[in-house]
Amino acid sequence: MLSFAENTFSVKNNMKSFFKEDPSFVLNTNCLNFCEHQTKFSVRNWFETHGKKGRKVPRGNVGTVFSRFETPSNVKITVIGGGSFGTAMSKVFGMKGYQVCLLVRDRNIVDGINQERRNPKYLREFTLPHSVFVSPFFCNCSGFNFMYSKATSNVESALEGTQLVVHALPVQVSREVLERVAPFIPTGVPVLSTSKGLEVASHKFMFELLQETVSNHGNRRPLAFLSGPSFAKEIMQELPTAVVVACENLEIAGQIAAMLSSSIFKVFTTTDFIGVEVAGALKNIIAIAAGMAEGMGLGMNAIAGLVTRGCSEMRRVAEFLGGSSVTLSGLSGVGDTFLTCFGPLSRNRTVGYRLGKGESLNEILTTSQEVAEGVATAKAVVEWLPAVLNTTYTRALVRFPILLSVAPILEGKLTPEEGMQQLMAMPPTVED
Ligand SMILES: NC(=O)C1=CN([C@@H]2O[C@H](COP(=O)(O)OP(=O)(O)OC[C@H]3O[C@@H](n4cnc5c(N)ncnc54)[C@H](O)[C@@H]3O)[C@@H](O)[C@H]2O)C=CC1
Ligand SMILES: O=C(CO)COP(=O)(O)O
Repeated sequence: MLSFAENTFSVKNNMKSFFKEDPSFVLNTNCLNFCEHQTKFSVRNWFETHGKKGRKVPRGNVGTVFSRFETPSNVKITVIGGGSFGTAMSKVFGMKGYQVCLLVRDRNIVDGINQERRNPKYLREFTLPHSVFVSPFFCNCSGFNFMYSKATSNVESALEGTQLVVHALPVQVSREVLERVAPFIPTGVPVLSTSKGLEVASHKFMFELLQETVSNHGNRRPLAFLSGPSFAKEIMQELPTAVVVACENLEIAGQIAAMLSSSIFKVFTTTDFIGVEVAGALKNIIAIAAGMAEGMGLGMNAIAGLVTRGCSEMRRVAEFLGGSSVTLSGLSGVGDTFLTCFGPLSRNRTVGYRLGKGESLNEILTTSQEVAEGVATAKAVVEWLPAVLNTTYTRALVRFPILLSVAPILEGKLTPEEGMQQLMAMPPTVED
């Protein structure tokens, strides 16, 4: 099976005479050239290349290379992560008819999906389309185990010929796994991340982490980021969902959007991956705070005020890093924040709610099997934000009281009540 770039290249050559004058054909060339043109991006050097005031969104064609030249059943997609969201993403692509290879570490999940078309551990009440499989025919992943990988060849075959890699693992385990799989991802194949948070050890966002693992040095590839209000369970229920895909190259974002889009899954695009990534990570902290306020019975006035001010803090961080306020008012910003702060399915909100009811973090974590990314991200943010602002925690707290108050509560240094009192005691300021 050919890689994304090879496929595009061969299709391009075959169709050359037919599409010479077709403007959308430019997209193929853009794809091929993307890796060469992709700049090295990181929060640290962002100001040098783009300045502090955000960035222009180039207006380009939104491409449909896959749907135009390929039938979905000929396109292989590899989804890394057999938790709730990996399962949901497999369903979205599988329903479109793509060949989806789900890479998971748990043997029971492999067997469950192969035998019953269900993930026995996550969202087990839902079946997966037949095009989602772990099969010796297409990819022999069944012996694959991330932790005790005896058979690297299974990773190799799972990624062989893949044309899109979707990453759906908790942020804190992502580096280890991505480093492991990176050598097997075909050249030029895009990686789409769905994970939301900051890595505690490095204080880095997923776009930096991906760049360091799967798109480093002479091995550049398009990196894209999916975010927005999208509970895995509601996707599995086939309820209407709208998300955004961010990629520095808008054409590639458009191609991925076209691959995902269906009558129940609406996908918008943007080049502002910084805004999308910052919002996706920070809204989880705000959701913990909102859940806490609810658990404490503080009333809707308090919760609405908290969420609104949380959005303002989130937007200021994003703008500081070069993201756009437009993104922050979009699906990945307020959209996902509303869902996570008010939606009963949110794991982050639930952690906050239980804290607000008086449980300890330890009790909460030992009794939940799914990841609440805000817990780790809150910790990373109290270390990272004052440092990046070149100030002390106490000074930064005045500007970002919500984002910086959650970690001390999670660590038991403040009670939820003391955290709330601290917020209310902040000096009055201009709203924005
Ligand atoms: N569940 C949801 O509704 C949504 C989740 N996300 C994001 O997707 C990411 C993944 O979340 P979920 O799938 O919900 O988490 P989850 O808790 O449902 O599943 C996590 C999966 O990661 C696997 N895993 C953990 N450590 C691993 C390791 N070292 N090696 C290999 N696999 C490992 C677990 O076995 C499990 O299958 C998170 O960043 C989350 O914020 C994004 C949108 C919605
Ligand atoms: O990000 C999400 C929905 O968009 C999921 O939020 P939780 O991780 O809080 O459940």
